[in-house]
Amino acid sequence: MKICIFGSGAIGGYLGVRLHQAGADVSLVARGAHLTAMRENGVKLIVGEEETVVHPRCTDNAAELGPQDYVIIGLKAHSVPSVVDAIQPLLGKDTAVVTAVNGIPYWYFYKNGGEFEGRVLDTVDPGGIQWNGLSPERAIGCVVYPATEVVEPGVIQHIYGDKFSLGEPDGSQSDRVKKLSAAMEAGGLRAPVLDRIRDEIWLKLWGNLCFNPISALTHATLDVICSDPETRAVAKAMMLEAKEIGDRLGVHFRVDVERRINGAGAVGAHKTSMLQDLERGRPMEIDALLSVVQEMGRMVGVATPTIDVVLALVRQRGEIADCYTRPQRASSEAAPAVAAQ
Ligand SMILES: NC(=O)C1=CN([C@@H]2O[C@H](COP(=O)(O)OP(=O)(O)OC[C@H]3O[C@@H](n4cnc5c(N)ncnc54)[C@H](OP(=O)(O)O)[C@@H]3O)[C@@H](O)[C@H]2O)C=CC1
Ligand SMILES: CC(C)(CO)C(=O)C(=O)O
Repeated sequence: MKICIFGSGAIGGYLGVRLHQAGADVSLVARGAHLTAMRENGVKLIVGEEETVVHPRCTDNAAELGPQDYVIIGLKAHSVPSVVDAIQPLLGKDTAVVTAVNGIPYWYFYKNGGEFEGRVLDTVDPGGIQWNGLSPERAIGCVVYPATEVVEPGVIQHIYGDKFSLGEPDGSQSDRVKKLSAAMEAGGLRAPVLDRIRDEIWLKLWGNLCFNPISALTHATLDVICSDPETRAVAKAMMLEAKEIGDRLGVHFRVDVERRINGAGAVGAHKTSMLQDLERGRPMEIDALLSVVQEMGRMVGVATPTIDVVLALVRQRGEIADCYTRPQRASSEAAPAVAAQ
């Protein structure tokens, strides 16, 4: 089984080590000092006291790898459009593209049915670059639960979790998704194949939507955001707006808001990825986690006053820190009327 992980940082590198250990023919696409270190010394994964070093193929040139059975995208959401051309040599007739990326993926409205079938989301896929270049037919959804970090070039520290939920956009138990799940499980991961992957995407997004920007604005860790009654109330208001949007799109939320917030608080004194990105001067994943929910709210006619306020603030925070560039708004589209809602 040939698997290329395009974007082999914290999550992609962790997946790469586990799939390599399972015997898959794994290639990692990376860049910079991290690539150099992985090429020279292998990829080191630290899990608790245990250190593993493996030596998969590592490159910054996907063209030298040829068509794959699976391309797993392990990039931050905002980086994906810029690599669509570079991914092309990896795509054969039957290559599946697995989106191991937080937030709403480009293929969301493929085989979802309903009035928005085939809709491209401007905030995550401006101009339909991913929809057209990767194509929704190839897509397998993936919800990433573990937390990992590149602690030095070539070295990935596992923090918690081992589950990567998988699912076809049409909910089928296809051979390709079952084979990928089996390979991941052979590597010691949990990889359930779900028939309603969008429900799981929303459950993860529910937390990222509010905790990530609140943490970027306040610099608080998850335990603090969830236990302070005022920030907890902001998070809850955002989540209830998102739930109404999800409900209208046919999403089933299997836990209630309080339980979801308590679950995040129990993670403890953890900095969200958006806060970590801000502190390190790296691009922030604002559009795939927040802007897209605002966009979907407008599609289904649900007002998002709290999301609008937090999005406006975190966008400005990101811009001032040089960690965010907002998507171009069509000149015909009015600015969000936050105060009027
Ligand atoms: N890390 C975590 O604990 C979790 C992450 N996620 C999600 O998983 C996704 C991946 O996150 P994460 O692994 O943390 O991100 P990382 O930044 O650690 O990994 C992405 C990697 O892709 C590399 N990259 C970017 N552009 C290119 C390119 N054009 N060519 C080659 N390599 C490239 C980056 O290099 P460079 O550093 O030079 O930009 C980086 O090494 C995100 O959506 C994130 O939200 C979800 C749950 C937990
Ligand atoms: C920590 C957590 C769970 C916050 O929602 C996360 O997924 C992130 O930091 O991106």
